Amino acid sequence: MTLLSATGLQTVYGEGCSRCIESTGDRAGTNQCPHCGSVVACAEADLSVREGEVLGIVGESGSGKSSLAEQLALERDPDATTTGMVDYDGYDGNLLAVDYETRHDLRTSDIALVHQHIRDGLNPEFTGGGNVAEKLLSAGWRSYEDVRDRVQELFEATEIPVDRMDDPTSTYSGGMQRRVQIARALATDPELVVLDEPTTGLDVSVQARVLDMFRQVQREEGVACVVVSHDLGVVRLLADRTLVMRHGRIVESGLTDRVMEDPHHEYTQTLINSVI
Ligand SMILES: Nc1ncnc2c1ncn2[C@@H]1O[C@H](COP(=O)(O)OP(=O)(O)OP(=O)(O)O)[C@@H](O)[C@H]1O
Repeated sequence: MTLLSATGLQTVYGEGCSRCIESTGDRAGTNQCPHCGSVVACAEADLSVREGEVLGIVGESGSGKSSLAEQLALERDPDATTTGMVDYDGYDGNLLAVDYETRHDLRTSDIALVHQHIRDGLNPEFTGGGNVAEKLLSAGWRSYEDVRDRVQELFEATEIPVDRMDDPTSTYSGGMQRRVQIARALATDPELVVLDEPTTGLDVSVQARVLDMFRQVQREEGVACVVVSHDLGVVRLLADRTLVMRHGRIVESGLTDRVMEDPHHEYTQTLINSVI
Protein backbone atom coordinates (compact mmCIF):
# COMPACT_ATOMS: atom_id res chain seq x y z
CA MET A 1 0.00 0.00 0.00
CA THR A 2 1.21 3.51 -0.80
CA LEU A 3 2.40 5.38 2.29
CA LEU A 4 3.34 8.65 0.65
CA SER A 5 2.85 10.05 -2.80
CA ALA A 6 4.25 13.35 -3.98
CA THR A 7 3.55 15.36 -7.10
CA GLY A 8 5.19 18.47 -8.48
CA LEU A 9 7.73 18.88 -5.70
CA GLN A 10 9.74 21.99 -6.31
CA THR A 11 12.35 24.01 -4.46
CA VAL A 12 13.75 27.20 -5.97
CA TYR A 13 16.51 29.17 -4.27
CA GLY A 14 16.24 32.83 -5.25
CA GLU A 15 13.52 35.15 -6.48
CA GLY A 16 12.38 32.87 -9.28
CA CYS A 17 10.74 34.02 -12.53
CA SER A 18 8.17 32.71 -14.98
CA ARG A 19 10.88 31.07 -17.10
CA CYS A 20 12.80 29.22 -14.39
CA ILE A 21 11.24 25.81 -14.99
CA GLU A 22 11.40 25.78 -18.81
CA SER A 23 14.98 27.09 -18.73
CA THR A 24 16.42 24.51 -16.35
CA GLY A 25 16.64 20.75 -16.01
CA ASP A 26 18.14 17.86 -17.87
CA ARG A 27 17.59 19.16 -21.40
CA ALA A 28 18.77 22.66 -20.50
CA GLY A 29 21.85 21.13 -18.87
CA THR A 30 21.69 23.38 -15.81
CA ASN A 31 19.70 23.98 -12.64
CA GLN A 32 20.33 27.72 -12.75
CA CYS A 33 17.83 29.95 -14.51
CA PRO A 34 19.71 32.05 -17.14
CA HIS A 35 17.07 34.78 -16.86
CA CYS A 36 16.96 35.47 -13.13
CA GLY A 37 19.87 33.46 -11.73
CA SER A 38 17.71 31.46 -9.31
CA VAL A 39 18.66 27.84 -8.66
CA VAL A 40 15.91 25.32 -9.35
CA ALA A 41 17.13 22.70 -6.86
CA CYS A 42 14.30 20.35 -7.77
CA ALA A 43 11.18 20.61 -9.90
CA GLU A 44 8.46 18.49 -11.49
CA ALA A 45 9.31 15.69 -9.06
CA ASP A 46 6.67 12.98 -8.73
CA LEU A 47 7.29 9.93 -6.57
CA SER A 48 5.69 7.47 -4.22
CA VAL A 49 6.87 5.34 -1.31
CA ARG A 50 5.08 2.15 -0.34
CA GLU A 51 4.81 0.83 3.19
CA GLY A 52 8.02 -0.88 4.24
CA GLU A 53 9.86 -0.15 0.99
CA VAL A 54 13.21 1.55 0.52
CA LEU A 55 13.32 4.20 -2.20
CA GLY A 56 16.77 5.34 -3.28
CA ILE A 57 17.54 8.77 -4.71
CA VAL A 58 20.88 8.95 -6.47
CA GLY A 59 22.65 11.68 -8.41
CA GLU A 60 25.79 13.75 -8.42
CA SER A 61 26.47 16.55 -5.96
CA GLY A 62 24.10 19.47 -6.51
CA SER A 63 21.51 17.45 -8.44
CA GLY A 64 18.83 18.29 -5.87
CA LYS A 65 18.65 15.15 -3.76
CA SER A 66 18.82 16.85 -0.36
CA SER A 67 16.32 19.51 -1.37
CA LEU A 68 13.86 16.81 -2.37
CA ALA A 69 14.55 14.77 0.76
CA GLU A 70 14.06 17.80 3.01
CA GLN A 71 10.61 18.32 1.53
CA LEU A 72 9.66 14.69 2.13
CA ALA A 73 10.95 14.91 5.71
CA LEU A 74 8.93 18.10 6.31
CA GLU A 75 12.14 19.98 7.08
CA ARG A 76 11.37 22.98 4.93
CA ASP A 77 8.75 25.54 5.83
CA PRO A 78 6.24 25.83 3.02
CA ASP A 79 6.66 29.15 1.22
CA ALA A 80 6.71 30.48 -2.31
CA THR A 81 10.01 28.75 -3.04
CA THR A 82 8.94 25.31 -1.83
CA THR A 83 5.84 23.95 -3.47
CA GLY A 84 4.21 20.66 -4.31
CA MET A 85 1.67 18.18 -3.06
CA VAL A 86 2.33 15.32 -0.66
CA ASP A 87 -0.40 12.81 0.16
CA TYR A 88 0.36 10.80 3.27
CA ASP A 89 -1.62 7.78 4.37
CA GLY A 90 -4.00 8.75 7.16
CA TYR A 91 -3.87 12.53 6.61
CA ASP A 92 -6.30 14.64 4.66
CA GLY A 93 -4.92 17.29 2.36
CA ASN A 94 -1.43 18.36 1.43
CA LEU A 95 1.19 17.38 3.99
CA LEU A 96 3.39 20.28 2.88
CA ALA A 97 0.68 22.73 3.90
CA VAL A 98 -0.08 21.46 7.41
CA ASP A 99 0.14 23.86 10.35
CA TYR A 100 3.19 24.07 12.57
CA GLU A 101 1.77 21.86 15.31
CA THR A 102 0.77 19.03 12.97
CA ARG A 103 4.13 19.24 11.26
CA HIS A 104 5.86 18.96 14.64
CA ASP A 105 3.70 15.97 15.61
CA LEU A 106 4.38 14.23 12.30
CA ARG A 107 8.11 14.80 12.60
CA THR A 108 8.07 13.48 16.14
CA SER A 109 6.08 10.34 15.54
CA ASP A 110 5.70 9.45 11.86
CA ILE A 111 8.48 10.81 9.68
CA ALA A 112 12.11 10.97 10.79
CA LEU A 113 15.18 12.43 9.10
CA VAL A 114 18.75 11.24 9.54
CA HIS A 115 20.73 14.32 8.59
CA GLN A 116 23.69 14.18 6.25
CA HIS A 117 25.85 16.02 8.79
CA ILE A 118 25.94 14.54 12.26
CA ARG A 119 26.21 18.01 13.80
CA ASP A 120 22.72 18.83 12.44
CA GLY A 121 21.09 15.83 14.01
CA LEU A 122 22.66 15.42 17.45
CA ASN A 123 23.69 17.54 20.40
CA PRO A 124 27.34 16.54 21.03
CA GLU A 125 27.15 17.69 24.63
CA PHE A 126 24.27 15.36 25.46
CA THR A 127 25.02 11.74 26.24
CA GLY A 128 24.32 9.26 23.46
CA GLY A 129 21.37 7.97 25.45
CA GLY A 130 20.23 11.55 26.08
CA ASN A 131 20.09 12.30 22.37
CA VAL A 132 17.79 9.34 21.82
CA ALA A 133 15.77 10.01 25.01
CA GLU A 134 15.15 13.59 23.91
CA LYS A 135 13.15 12.33 20.94
CA LEU A 136 11.04 10.11 23.22
CA LEU A 137 10.43 12.96 25.67
CA SER A 138 9.31 15.28 22.87
CA ALA A 139 6.87 12.55 21.81
CA GLY A 140 5.35 12.62 25.29
CA TRP A 141 7.12 9.75 27.02
CA ARG A 142 7.32 10.53 30.75
CA SER A 143 8.40 7.43 32.66
CA TYR A 144 12.16 7.42 33.31
CA GLU A 145 12.21 3.62 33.37
CA ASP A 146 10.34 3.28 30.07
CA VAL A 147 12.60 5.83 28.37
CA ARG A 148 15.74 4.12 29.64
CA ASP A 149 14.48 0.68 28.57
CA ARG A 150 13.58 1.95 25.10
CA VAL A 151 16.95 3.67 24.69
CA GLN A 152 18.72 0.47 25.70
CA GLU A 153 16.63 -1.52 23.22
CA LEU A 154 17.53 0.95 20.45
CA PHE A 155 21.23 0.88 21.36
CA GLU A 156 21.15 -2.91 21.08
CA ALA A 157 19.26 -2.82 17.77
CA THR A 158 21.70 -0.34 16.27
CA GLU A 159 24.70 -2.14 17.77
CA ILE A 160 25.99 0.66 20.00
CA PRO A 161 27.65 -0.58 23.22
CA VAL A 162 25.02 -0.07 25.90
CA ASP A 163 27.71 0.71 28.47
CA ARG A 164 28.51 3.91 26.50
CA MET A 165 24.93 5.18 26.88
CA ASP A 166 25.84 7.77 29.52
CA ASP A 167 28.97 9.09 27.81
CA PRO A 168 28.85 12.42 25.93
CA THR A 169 28.08 11.90 22.24
CA SER A 170 31.19 13.95 21.38
CA THR A 171 33.31 11.06 22.72
CA TYR A 172 31.74 8.56 20.29
CA SER A 173 33.39 7.53 17.02
CA GLY A 174 31.83 8.76 13.76
CA GLY A 175 30.23 5.36 13.15
CA MET A 176 28.73 5.33 16.65
CA GLN A 177 27.38 8.86 16.23
CA ARG A 178 25.72 7.81 12.97
CA ARG A 179 24.19 4.85 14.82
CA VAL A 180 22.87 7.20 17.52
CA GLN A 181 21.25 9.30 14.77
CA ILE A 182 19.60 6.16 13.41
CA ALA A 183 18.51 5.01 16.88
CA ARG A 184 17.03 8.46 17.51
CA ALA A 185 15.22 8.39 14.15
CA LEU A 186 13.71 4.98 14.92
CA ALA A 187 12.86 5.78 18.56
CA THR A 188 9.16 6.49 18.12
CA ASP A 189 8.52 3.75 15.54
CA PRO A 190 8.07 6.11 12.59
CA GLU A 191 6.49 4.88 9.37
CA LEU A 192 9.03 6.69 7.18
CA VAL A 193 12.72 7.43 7.70
CA VAL A 194 14.59 9.73 5.33
CA LEU A 195 18.34 9.03 5.34
CA ASP A 196 20.42 11.76 3.73
CA GLU A 197 23.86 10.49 2.66
CA PRO A 198 24.13 7.89 5.45
CA THR A 199 27.81 7.20 4.80
CA THR A 200 29.13 10.78 4.80
CA GLY A 201 32.24 11.12 6.94
CA LEU A 202 32.65 7.40 7.66
CA ASP A 203 35.58 5.15 6.78
CA VAL A 204 34.78 2.55 4.13
CA SER A 205 34.81 -0.38 6.59
CA VAL A 206 32.56 1.54 9.01
CA GLN A 207 30.22 2.49 6.15
CA ALA A 208 29.61 -1.18 5.33
CA ARG A 209 28.84 -2.07 8.95
CA VAL A 210 26.44 0.85 9.42
CA LEU A 211 24.63 0.02 6.17
CA ASP A 212 24.33 -3.67 7.07
CA MET A 213 22.96 -2.74 10.48
CA PHE A 214 20.49 -0.31 8.96
CA ARG A 215 19.30 -2.84 6.38
CA GLN A 216 18.66 -5.39 9.09
CA VAL A 217 16.81 -2.98 11.40
CA GLN A 218 14.81 -1.55 8.49
CA ARG A 219 13.62 -5.02 7.52
CA GLU A 220 12.87 -6.10 11.07
CA GLU A 221 10.88 -2.95 11.79
CA GLY A 222 9.27 -2.86 8.33
CA VAL A 223 9.81 0.89 8.21
CA ALA A 224 9.64 2.64 4.84
CA CYS A 225 12.72 4.58 3.92
CA VAL A 226 14.01 7.15 1.46
CA VAL A 227 17.80 6.88 1.07
CA VAL A 228 19.59 9.76 -0.58
CA SER A 229 23.14 9.15 -1.77
CA HIS A 230 25.61 10.15 -4.45
CA ASP A 231 27.01 6.63 -3.99
CA LEU A 232 25.43 4.03 -6.25
CA GLY A 233 26.74 1.26 -3.97
CA VAL A 234 24.67 2.58 -1.05
CA VAL A 235 21.49 2.74 -3.11
CA ARG A 236 22.17 -0.62 -4.74
CA LEU A 237 22.55 -2.22 -1.30
CA LEU A 238 19.51 -0.69 0.35
CA ALA A 239 16.91 0.39 -2.19
CA ASP A 240 14.07 -1.60 -3.72
CA ARG A 241 13.40 1.17 -6.23
CA THR A 242 15.67 3.99 -7.34
CA LEU A 243 15.22 7.50 -8.72
CA VAL A 244 18.09 9.15 -10.57
CA MET A 245 18.35 12.94 -10.36
CA ARG A 246 20.18 15.37 -12.56
CA HIS A 247 20.03 19.18 -12.71
CA GLY A 248 17.08 19.20 -10.32
CA ARG A 249 14.96 16.68 -12.21
CA ILE A 250 14.20 12.98 -11.87
CA VAL A 251 15.59 11.57 -15.11
CA GLU A 252 15.05 7.86 -14.50
CA SER A 253 13.20 5.64 -12.07
CA GLY A 254 12.54 1.96 -11.65
CA LEU A 255 13.36 -1.16 -9.69
CA THR A 256 16.94 -0.82 -8.46
CA ASP A 257 18.11 -3.99 -10.22
CA ARG A 258 16.65 -2.78 -13.50
CA VAL A 259 18.13 0.71 -13.16
CA MET A 260 21.58 -0.73 -12.37
CA GLU A 261 21.58 -3.50 -14.96
CA ASP A 262 19.67 -1.86 -17.79
CA PRO A 263 19.87 1.91 -17.34
CA HIS A 264 17.77 3.74 -19.91
CA HIS A 265 19.04 7.28 -19.46
CA GLU A 266 22.45 8.21 -20.80
CA TYR A 267 23.31 9.93 -17.51
CA THR A 268 22.50 6.79 -15.49
CA GLN A 269 24.70 4.77 -17.84
CA THR A 270 27.55 7.23 -17.24
CA LEU A 271 27.03 7.08 -13.47
CA ILE A 272 27.14 3.29 -13.50
CA ASN A 273 30.11 3.08 -15.84
CA SER A 274 32.03 5.49 -13.65
CA VAL A 275 31.96 3.05 -10.73
CA ILE A 276 32.55 -0.21 -12.63
N1 LIG B 1 20.33 27.50 0.73
C1 LIG B 1 20.64 27.49 -0.55
N2 LIG B 1 20.72 28.65 -1.27
C2 LIG B 1 21.01 28.64 -2.57
N3 LIG B 1 21.25 27.53 -3.30
C3 LIG B 1 21.18 26.36 -2.65
C4 LIG B 1 20.89 26.27 -1.25
N4 LIG B 1 20.90 24.96 -0.90
C5 LIG B 1 21.19 24.26 -2.01
N5 LIG B 1 21.36 25.10 -3.07
C6 LIG B 1 21.66 24.72 -4.45
O1 LIG B 1 20.60 23.85 -4.89
C7 LIG B 1 21.12 22.83 -5.73
C8 LIG B 1 20.71 21.48 -5.16
O2 LIG B 1 21.34 21.31 -3.90
P1 LIG B 1 21.09 20.00 -3.01
O3 LIG B 1 21.87 20.16 -1.77
O4 LIG B 1 19.64 19.75 -2.93
O5 LIG B 1 21.74 18.89 -3.96
P2 LIG B 1 22.34 17.48 -3.59
O6 LIG B 1 22.14 16.62 -4.79
O7 LIG B 1 21.77 17.01 -2.30
O8 LIG B 1 23.88 17.82 -3.40
P3 LIG B 1 24.89 17.31 -2.28
O9 LIG B 1 24.98 15.84 -2.47
O10 LIG B 1 26.16 18.03 -2.62
O11 LIG B 1 24.29 17.71 -0.95
C9 LIG B 1 22.63 23.05 -5.80
O12 LIG B 1 22.91 23.76 -6.98
C10 LIG B 1 22.92 23.89 -4.57
O13 LIG B 1 24.05 24.71 -4.81
